[in-house]
Amino acid sequence: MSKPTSGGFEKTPGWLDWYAGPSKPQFKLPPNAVDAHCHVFGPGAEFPYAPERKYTPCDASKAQLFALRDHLGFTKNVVVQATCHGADNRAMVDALKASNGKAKGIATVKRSISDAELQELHAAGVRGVRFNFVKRLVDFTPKDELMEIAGRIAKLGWHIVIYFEAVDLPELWDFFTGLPTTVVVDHMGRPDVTKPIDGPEFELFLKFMRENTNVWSKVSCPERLSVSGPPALDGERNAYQDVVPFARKVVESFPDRVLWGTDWPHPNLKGHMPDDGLLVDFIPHIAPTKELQQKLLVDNPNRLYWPEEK
Ligand SMILES: O=C(O)c1cc(C(=O)O)oc(=O)c1
Repeated sequence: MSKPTSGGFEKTPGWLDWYAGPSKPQFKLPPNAVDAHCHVFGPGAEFPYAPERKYTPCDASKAQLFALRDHLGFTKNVVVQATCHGADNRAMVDALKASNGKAKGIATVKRSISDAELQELHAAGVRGVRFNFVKRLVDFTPKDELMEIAGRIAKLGWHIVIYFEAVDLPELWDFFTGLPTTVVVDHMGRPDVTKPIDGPEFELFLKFMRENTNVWSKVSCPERLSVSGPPALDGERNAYQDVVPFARKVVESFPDRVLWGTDWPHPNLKGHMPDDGLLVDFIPHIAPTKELQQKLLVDNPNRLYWPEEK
């Protein structure tokens, strides 16, 4: 059954709703595992979608996110501001406040944000900002504005999450390497997995991580990057085989600087919507040892987002 978009909003045509009734993963997540990339959408009636948004999703509430967390076996979430909410962080902050300390957040802010507002976000559990360079998702923000924001949030001990397409890395290289704090790349910088893993495009991404030890990567979103699948549906526990070598290379090369997240509720997927339980079963394919799994799912995200628990 189609999921609602409340508040009088109308879903983007062709929008795929998140998967209802995901399976139980076979892979047992270690204690204190973090889903380090997920979103909430609205609900639109309570937290309206931003006028400048490029898509209108179905609602995906905090309660639904927390239910998924518990079902899959995660302990915590990092809720990343979705572009459909623009720089209005209320839905994300509301989720953090309701989480009992089990969620931290990544915000989107404008240069006009006051220090007091930044402090309020910090108190709610925000620990970073997101800079988005994916043209189908956002309008361009001038780099001097982003650099000014970077300088301000670095003083709070926050980091910067960047989302971009692999082909744009050369043009963005100088800006990224000039950022004054930890930088976390969304979805491995979206490699084209039909290109060779040892070709110039992916090699540039590895060089970016090798030469800049403040750069981390989320090895997430095989469902977005995969071309030949098979999709995580119908009991398939060997999904997205074309993405495995890329993600595994990043995990094995930089075991202390990788994170994993479901990307629930999976905005803008066109072909299929994955079963999130089967998506969790993708993890041991890219982090094949207990030690790598512990770093990816527990040690790294807790070090970055819950350092106070050490
Ligand atoms: O590739 C995407 O469409 C996408 C969109 C968003 C967002 O709209 O915030 O976030 C993601 O992590 C991925």
